[in-house]
Amino acid sequence: MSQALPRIAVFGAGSIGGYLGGRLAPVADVTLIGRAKAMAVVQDDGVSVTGGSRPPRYVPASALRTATGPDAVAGADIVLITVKSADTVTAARDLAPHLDERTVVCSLQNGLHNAELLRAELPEHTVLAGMVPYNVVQTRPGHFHQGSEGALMLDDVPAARPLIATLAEADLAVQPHADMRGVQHAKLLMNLNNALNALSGLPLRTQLEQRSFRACLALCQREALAAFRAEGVEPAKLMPIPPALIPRLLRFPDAVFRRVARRILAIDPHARSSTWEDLQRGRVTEIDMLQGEVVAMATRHSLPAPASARVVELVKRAEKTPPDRRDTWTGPELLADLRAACR
Ligand SMILES: NC(=O)C1=CN([C@@H]2O[C@H](COP(=O)(O)OP(=O)(O)OC[C@H]3O[C@@H](n4cnc5c(N)ncnc54)[C@H](OP(=O)(O)O)[C@@H]3O)[C@@H](O)[C@H]2O)C=CC1
Ligand SMILES: CC(C)(CO)C(=O)C(=O)O
Repeated sequence: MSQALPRIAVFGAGSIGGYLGGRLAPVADVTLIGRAKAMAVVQDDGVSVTGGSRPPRYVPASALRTATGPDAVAGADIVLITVKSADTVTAARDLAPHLDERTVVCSLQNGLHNAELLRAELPEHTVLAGMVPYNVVQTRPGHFHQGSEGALMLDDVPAARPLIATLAEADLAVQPHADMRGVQHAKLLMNLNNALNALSGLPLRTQLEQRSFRACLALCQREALAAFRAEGVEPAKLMPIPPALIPRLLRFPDAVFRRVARRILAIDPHARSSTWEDLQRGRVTEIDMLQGEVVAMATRHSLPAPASARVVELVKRAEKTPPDRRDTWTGPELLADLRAACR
């Protein structure tokens, strides 16, 4: 007798949700929950997933369900939360009346507090913290491209095992981790580049190949590392070198950096950060949960974080400017600006 497939609902079928839903569809009963316009495209044309060192996959509309309302999570074994951080609390409140008691909820968002916010809103449920290390861009409606590598990370608890097994069956690299708080802080260090990438207007790889942009990132990371220390949080080691040494690595000359940091530069030449994608689409970004989080943490401990504060200001200004009137920054310009803020 064949076993029933796990029922997985993806709440917020944008870049990450659409990609993971598409990759999971062959091994799970997937429901994508997203905006009406996006779901109409999936109903007509299905989903295509590319990248991530795997063959491209086309998932016909008949191989997954689509929905636009939170009631579609009823009966799900697992709900993946893939809305932007600002939408987490509303999502939890909308989902609460429709979740079965046994349903496991998993945040796959960036930022430090999403799992915590979900736990506060859904006290009856097991909520897992997850982390997506790689980049996904929706290249056109219904087409999701993974532009860099890495393994998903999830809380190392028994309730995570069915999800870990399903992800692994879908050939998605996944690692349980005992310290997801440390992982989230380490991911925040990486995500401090999101805004710099968006301000540069360049693909991630081209931007990170430039020492001046990396020096901007190093400034922000140093402020974050000082704030983490004051907060008593040890960021997890997600790369071969410890997080505290990454700012030093970032400042290496370009030729040396290209040689020693191959893994950081192993990014699809067209990949961009999710903050770039937000600005491009005229949406509010997650900057308050990125550099904004560093400023808040530093302030709590009476530490300075002028570079991070300036990046927040620049991104908020960009949010208010239409894409065709928005200036992009060269690396030397941005570095001079952030250094001036630090004086
Ligand atoms: N993209 C990436 O490369 C990575 C992203 N992440 C993180 O993953 C999370 C998701 O990011 P990403 O996939 O890029 O975001 P997207 O904006 O592409 O996807 C979220 C989708 O959810 C939709 N949505 C929001 N609220 C609802 C609702 N109530 N009902 C139905 N649909 C809803 C949004 O619609 P609308 O826009 O209309 O609100 C949007 O289409 C973020 O925290 C991000 O930082 C992590 C690693 C990499
Ligand atoms: C993968 C990474 C770090 C950069 O694209 C990201 O998390 C994002 O774009 O939000």
